[in-house]
Amino acid sequence: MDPKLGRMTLKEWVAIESDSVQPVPRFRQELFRMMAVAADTLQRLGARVTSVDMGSQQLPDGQSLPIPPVILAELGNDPTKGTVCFYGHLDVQPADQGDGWLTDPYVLTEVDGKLYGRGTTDNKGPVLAWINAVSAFRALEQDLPVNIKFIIEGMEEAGSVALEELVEKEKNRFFSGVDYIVISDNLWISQRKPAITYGTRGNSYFTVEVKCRDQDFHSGTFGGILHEPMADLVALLGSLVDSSGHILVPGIYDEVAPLTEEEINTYKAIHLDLEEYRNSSRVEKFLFDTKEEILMHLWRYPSLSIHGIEGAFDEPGAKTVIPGQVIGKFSIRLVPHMNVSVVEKQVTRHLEDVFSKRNSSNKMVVSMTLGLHPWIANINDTQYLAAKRAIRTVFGTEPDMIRDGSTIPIAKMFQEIVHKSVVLIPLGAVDDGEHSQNEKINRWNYIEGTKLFAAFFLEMAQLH
Ligand SMILES: NCCCC(=O)N[C@@H](Cc1c[nH]cn1)C(=O)O
Ligand SMILES: [Zn+2]
Ligand SMILES: [Zn+2]
Repeated sequence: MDPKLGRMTLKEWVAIESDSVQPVPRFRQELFRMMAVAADTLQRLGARVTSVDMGSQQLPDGQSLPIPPVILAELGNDPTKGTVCFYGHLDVQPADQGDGWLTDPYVLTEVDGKLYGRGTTDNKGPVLAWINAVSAFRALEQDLPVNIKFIIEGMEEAGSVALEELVEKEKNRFFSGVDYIVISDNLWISQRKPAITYGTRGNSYFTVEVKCRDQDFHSGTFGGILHEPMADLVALLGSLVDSSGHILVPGIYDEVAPLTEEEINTYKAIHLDLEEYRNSSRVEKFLFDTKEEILMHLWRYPSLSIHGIEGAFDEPGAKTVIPGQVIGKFSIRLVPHMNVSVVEKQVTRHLEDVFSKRNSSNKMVVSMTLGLHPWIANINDTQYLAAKRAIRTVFGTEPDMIRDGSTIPIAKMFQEIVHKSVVLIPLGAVDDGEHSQNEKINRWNYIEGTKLFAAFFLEMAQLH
């Protein structure tokens, strides 16, 4: 660690096991350590840092665990300069070498210019790239071209617990002087071509419980005379989507934004090598054959995914029970202009219809457990122009203007609550494997990304 600037290396950050998904005291301690280390790094850079106490999290089993603090940091307070606020997170997805990692996930390991380790791309690497860009100005003893604020959390992978309340609370304080918000928590669509992201899908997550009784049955003793909960559930889940990926819930496509010629042209302009994409995804065949169809079905059409069944037998072996109650889990990625509560009603009505036709004596309960809105930005906002210019300077190319099929709830929260322009500037390559085994960031992406952020500050100063 550089004692003067307090600059931490990615290796030191990756070594902290800041897993927010597994609710156990050891990982919570690691999360607190992670946030303390980051706060210290920012303080040493000269930032005014507040670590906001976020209270505790109630778990379904009655346990409660402390939530790691959110860092609010400020560098510079010059009213003649624009203020850019960067959001990032320092918690990570679970990682266990036994799950198929080729190296220890918490030991940063370089192989062929690739830096492997949990959190390298999601999201410790990009957060450090921002901090390093700021420290480059410090090292050169140059004034920062813009005022910079950081909001860094430690519970993103667990659903950004309590963050919305904090954003509401800080709306007229921490966020009052902010002009632009930048997030670097997604990936390019290519291995080498940088991108700017201007939209994400939302997500509505459902559970459907089918219950006969609260105990399992012997299938020799009861098989043949029961309405089996699993049979009901499989029929319900099977009624949701057809083999071409078309969602079968009546009305679900009604509010999807109409497709224009201009929009189709934006997909045509994107460089995507479908073969490379398919091979790096290790998929034999996608549902669609053209680049435009693939992009549209990832970004501008809803999709329905079935995730799992709680209560079902899922171990090796030939257990012969009939589960007494099962819970199916599925989600629908939402796109402009779909509405979360309308989708909730449509899905509930559809499942009730299908269930009633089965004349089952079981009880069915449908719940929407998560309702996250889609987000789309105006790509003519100043910071989109600044990001494009910075990409030209550092990479010598035009960026891909992309959307993201997944959900970054904070983007919509910032847009709705803080009413400021939000841009996503990803650093990582398409094959970084966020959330997966062998997550990595390329050394090249990490270093050029740091330069990109420094160039972005300079462009923002010119354009503001
Ligand atoms: N490339 C960005 C990834 C961010 C991410 O994985 N977000 C989650 C958020 C979410 C949605 N529903 C529940 N959590 C995602 O699955 O999209
Ligand atoms: Zn992330
Ligand atoms: Zn993540």
